[in-house]
Amino acid sequence: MALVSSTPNVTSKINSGQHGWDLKGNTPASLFSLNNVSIWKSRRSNTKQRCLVIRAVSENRDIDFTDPNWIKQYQDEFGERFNLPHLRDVFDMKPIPTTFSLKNRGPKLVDGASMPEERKNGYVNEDDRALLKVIKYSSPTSAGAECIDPNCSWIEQWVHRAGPRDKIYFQPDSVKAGIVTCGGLCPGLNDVIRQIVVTLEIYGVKNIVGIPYGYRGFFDNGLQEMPLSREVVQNINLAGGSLLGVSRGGGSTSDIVDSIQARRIDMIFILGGNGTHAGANAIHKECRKRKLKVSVVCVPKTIDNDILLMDKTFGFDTAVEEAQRAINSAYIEARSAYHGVGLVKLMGRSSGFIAMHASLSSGQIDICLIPEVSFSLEGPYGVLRHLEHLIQTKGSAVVCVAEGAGQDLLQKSGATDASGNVVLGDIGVHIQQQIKKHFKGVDVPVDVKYIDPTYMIRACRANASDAILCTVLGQNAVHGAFAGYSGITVGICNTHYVYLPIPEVITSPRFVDPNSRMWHRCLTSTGQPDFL
Ligand SMILES: Nc1ncnc2c1ncn2[C@@H]1O[C@H](COP(=O)(O)OP(=O)(O)OP(=O)(O)O)[C@@H](O)[C@H]1O
Ligand SMILES: O=P(O)(O)OC[C@H]1O[C@](O)(CO)[C@@H](O)[C@@H]1O
Ligand SMILES: [Mg+2]
Repeated sequence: MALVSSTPNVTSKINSGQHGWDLKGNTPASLFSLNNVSIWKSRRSNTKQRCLVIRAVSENRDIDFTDPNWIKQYQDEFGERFNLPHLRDVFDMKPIPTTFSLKNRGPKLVDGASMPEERKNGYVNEDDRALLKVIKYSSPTSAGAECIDPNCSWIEQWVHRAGPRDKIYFQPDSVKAGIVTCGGLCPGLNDVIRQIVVTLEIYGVKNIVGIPYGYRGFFDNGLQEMPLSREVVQNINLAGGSLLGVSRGGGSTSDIVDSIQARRIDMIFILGGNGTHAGANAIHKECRKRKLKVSVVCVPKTIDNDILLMDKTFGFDTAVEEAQRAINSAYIEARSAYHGVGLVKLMGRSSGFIAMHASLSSGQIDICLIPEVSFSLEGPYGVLRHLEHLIQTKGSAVVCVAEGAGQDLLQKSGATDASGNVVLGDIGVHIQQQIKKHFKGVDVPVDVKYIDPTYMIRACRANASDAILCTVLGQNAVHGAFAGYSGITVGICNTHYVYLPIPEVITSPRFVDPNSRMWHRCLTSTGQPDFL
């Protein structure tokens, strides 16, 4: 009995570089292709709709849930998908004992000396795994349920545990390691750079360089690589931004790999979001094609928190914290004005995590609008009518809108940025204008204060919790490279640190699930109705 056999196939646009994920489909359901796995998932449903998520194992083969072995087969295929690409797959390589000492407070080991016995425990075994999902849903109607079969059977999905291995695949003193930061800024970039450098040095790497201004640094001959050491990076975490600089757009994979080859780089650490990861995977594949022993390891960087499977990405916490200042100001302005409306627009191109968490955190928001949940401004159930009600009953209101929300209400310019990301219309300005127009129309005075903190929430140093996350991710990136993996990224899943194959985390951006407990909690906090 096949369950999801008739679902049509729509190919994800992640690899096109256009980033044009179809958030605006009029139907409540959309389908992505996830390698050999199809996910049918409702993302545009409002809170009244139940959103059922069903997974089928193959585009070409449906799961026969009457087969007593289907769970085993599913798990085997899952294991295959999450298997980490390794240099061993293409090269005949023998590992050597690690040079990464777990207790290196004493004097450094002299060349040729073997590691004392007491320093050999505490490494992560190659076969260690962490569970990707930890909730057993009893029904597809449970909040946030992700079910594989109609009974929502419990199926263990294991991913690789991150950390230092006791065997390594590179001789540290002959390694040249490169670090590059791509895409937009994010709090914590310098913390990650610092940890990568420090950890590489502990392994014994002496040749570490920074590639300036993202992928551009590989092909723009006017840009020089930057030598890095513990001394150079010692205090860089005290400031925001990226020591190396960032950029969007440009460059062919072939040119970038030419540059990696010419520079004799053995390990490249690539910090960036979805687009950067797509580029890194292409670099990894090109290195394999050319038989280059290069380890390509990513660290996901996005304040938007829109990378699949991860609890959170570094910089997100800090961005949410910074957003509190804007929300608090909007609240104070709104409360102090006669019929005041505070309006805050926060980043979040495709996903509303920053707006949702900032709203939850502040407790001052009456209306939170995110890209994943459609809304009308006009009409009896529209945002404007609800604002009227808030002004009448409370005397003021505060609205938080994610930049990617309500794009269907705006004219599309068709423009894209250097990386191919769609340039969004300004929903904040639009809502501000519509509020003024609406209240003028009903002859009610209103005082709208619009705050757009944009870059202020990301151009700052990481807060304490992000700094810790950056530290662990940076260290794990280095452990992953020395362990011989390539084409991987690091992350945190269910509070455990893991390695994941790049394609599995970039099939689409991660979205706020309108049927998740978190979105429902946000609605409980704001008290807003459905705006449809
Ligand atoms: N599909 C792709 N294949 C190869 N390279 C890509 C692809 N998409 C983007 N890139 C490259 O990756 C770099 C960063 O991409 P982008 O500007 O989209 O930022 P990002 O990594 O998604 O981070 P952010 O979260 O800030 O948007 C750019 O230099 C871009 O050219
Ligand atoms: O103006 P820039 O540097 O292109 O960055 C803006 C984008 O960066 C992001 O924060 C992603 O990092 C988006 O939310 C936002 O649209
Ligand atoms: Mg992007």
